Order: sequence, then C-alpha cells, then structure tokens
Amino acid sequence: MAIAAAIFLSLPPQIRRSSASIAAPFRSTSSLHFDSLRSNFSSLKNPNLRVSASSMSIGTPEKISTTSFLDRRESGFLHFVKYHGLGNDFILVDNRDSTEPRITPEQAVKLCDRNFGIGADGVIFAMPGVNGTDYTMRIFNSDGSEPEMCGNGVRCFARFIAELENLHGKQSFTVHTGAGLIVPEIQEDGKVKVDMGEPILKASDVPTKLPANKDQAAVKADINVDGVTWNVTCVSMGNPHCVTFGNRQSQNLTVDELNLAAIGPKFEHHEMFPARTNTEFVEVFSHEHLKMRVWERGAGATLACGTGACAVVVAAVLEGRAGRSCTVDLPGGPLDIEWKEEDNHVYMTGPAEVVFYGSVAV
Ligand SMILES: N[C@@H](CCC[C@H](N)C(=O)O)C(=O)O
Repeated sequence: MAIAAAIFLSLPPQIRRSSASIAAPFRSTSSLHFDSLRSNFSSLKNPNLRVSASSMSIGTPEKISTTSFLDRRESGFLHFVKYHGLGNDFILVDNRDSTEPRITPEQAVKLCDRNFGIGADGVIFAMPGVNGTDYTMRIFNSDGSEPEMCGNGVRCFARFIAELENLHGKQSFTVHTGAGLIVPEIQEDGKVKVDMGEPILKASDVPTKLPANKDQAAVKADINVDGVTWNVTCVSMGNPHCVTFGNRQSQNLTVDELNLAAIGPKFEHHEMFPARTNTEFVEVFSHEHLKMRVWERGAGATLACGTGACAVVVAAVLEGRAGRSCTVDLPGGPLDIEWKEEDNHVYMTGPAEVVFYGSVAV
C-alpha cells in the first residue's frame, strides 16, 4: 500500500514561535492529496509557516489541542507525533487499541525516508501491556527490521504516553519490549531516567560467533574487518552491540576521524554477528567521560543510541577503561549512564522532545 500524503504538520509551542521553516517539504512516491483535515488550518496564526503550494500545506492549528489531535481516528489516516532523543528521531504512533502495529514495515520504511517521507530513524508503536505491564513498545527501524529495544525511543515513548494520558510531573511506567521489562521514569525536569535492565554478556546470547574469552563473554576480542584487526567487546542490551575503543593500528580512537559510512556497514553485516549488530566507536576522555559515534543496525549513522551508550559503559567497565557511572557524549548530546553494582541493572538518563505533530494518509 502506498503512503499517499502528508496532510499537515503542526508544531509544538516552542517551535511554533519561530518563523523558520521547520518542516521539510513532504513528497510521497505517489501523488499528494488533501481532504477535510485541511480545513482545520484555514485560519493561521503565522502565515510564514504556511506553504501554500498546490501540493502541500503546513500550518499552525488554531483550534486543535494536542490531546484532541491525538484522539482523532479518521480511517485512512495515521496521526503521529515526531519525537527525538538527542537527535535520534522517531515517529510515535498511538496503537493502544490493538496488538497489531497500525502500519507495515514497508510503510515504516517510506515514512522514515528523509527525502520522500516524514524522516525518522524508526517508527514506535504504543500498544497494550502484556503480563501485567502498563504498555508494550514495538519499533520498526528505518529499514523495516524490528529490533528488540530502543533506549532513546523508550524515553520518547514515556513522554508520548504522558501526553496521551494527560499526565504531568513525575511519572513511571512498566513497558514490555522485545528485551523484556523496561521501566522509564519521567523526572520533574522533564528528562527520562530508564531502568534498562541487565546487560547480556554471554557471547552466544548477544549474539556473536566470536569466541568467549572472559567468563562466557567476548571482551576485547580480535575481529578482522576489511583487513584491519579491531578489538571489540560484545554486549546485548536486549539488542546486539559491538563496542570498540581501537584497533591494531590505533589503540585509542579519535572518533571524529572515522569514516563511519564506510566502516559501519562492514561491522553490521559481519559474519560474526548472526543477527547483525549495532557498532559503537568510543574515545575515552576520562574514567567518567566517554565519547562515541554509532552505526546502528537497520538505521545507519544516527545522532544518538541509548542502548549503545549503555553497552559502551558496560564494555568500558569490562575492559577497565572507565567507572560504572559515566557521561557519554554522542553527536546529538550527552547521556548519563550508570551500571549499578547492587542490582546489575543499567540506568540511562536523558531528554526526549516533541518535534511536531502530523498526519499521513496510508
Ligand atoms: N537508537 C536506538 C536503537 C534502535 C534499534 C537498533 N537500530 C537495533 O536494530 O538494534 C537506541 O537509542 O537504543
């Protein structure tokens, strides 16, 4: 099924004040069309935000509140909110009335396209909880594959749920994911602290075919990628991660110098990773301060990866490079990560922000 059109984009108040053109023009692979939804934008507060080309309309809604917008259920339309966590961006879909995602992986690929779609690293569905949990979170990567978990995504998920349920202040939810139970907590300052559970270190469970060399884990193990021997530590946070601090040629990476687009896919599709892998390239500033760049499975280079930052701190501890509590700098900004000795759980704290509201005909 082709995704036909973006009907409108509405901007949250902090963005609405700006007269800059926030939303990139939406073009679909099929022709654009409009319907009655457009009449909601007949009266615009800021004419600068309206693109009145025949193919598209962008405006600020005068009369629609966020909650009533999200309550809408016109058939044939998908209402969404785009969020980001440090630039790792997602299309959030209210799927609380069904255990089937409202769109297919193929449609998700189209929506995530940055030139012909809304543009995002993935689509996240807020679904009914199972086994006594409040909610279920499912996600499609921008390539249509379905990962078990998403760290930045679950922070966005928590803020999305609070918006849907009209909740304010400190809130915590139990969320069922492919990685098991995840517990995000919205804090007073709006940041979200997430109990990400225990890391999985057993090599065959990550999964990696690299031989275990420390207990059952692959720690600082050699892997040949495109003729270069890299040292990697493999960690699963429900989804697989391969963390590297260096290779034979350079033991300590300067991550800004890496050609991520060239090397990332070679790790992702390496035969040692039967479920593919996310890969984090890390530079150590101090025992409490790391910097990483990430090549994500199914999404490529992204501005941030929450599960990746957690895996990085676990790997840094295992390799004796850092303490259990670190700030991890990502291209989109910092995350605070703690791998607690008491319960073996990893805790991640960071922001999640609304970008805009919109609808597409599907
Ligand atoms: N960006 C996410 C991870 C999303 C899933 C990943 N691409 C995978 O396939 O495992 C995060 O913030 O954790």
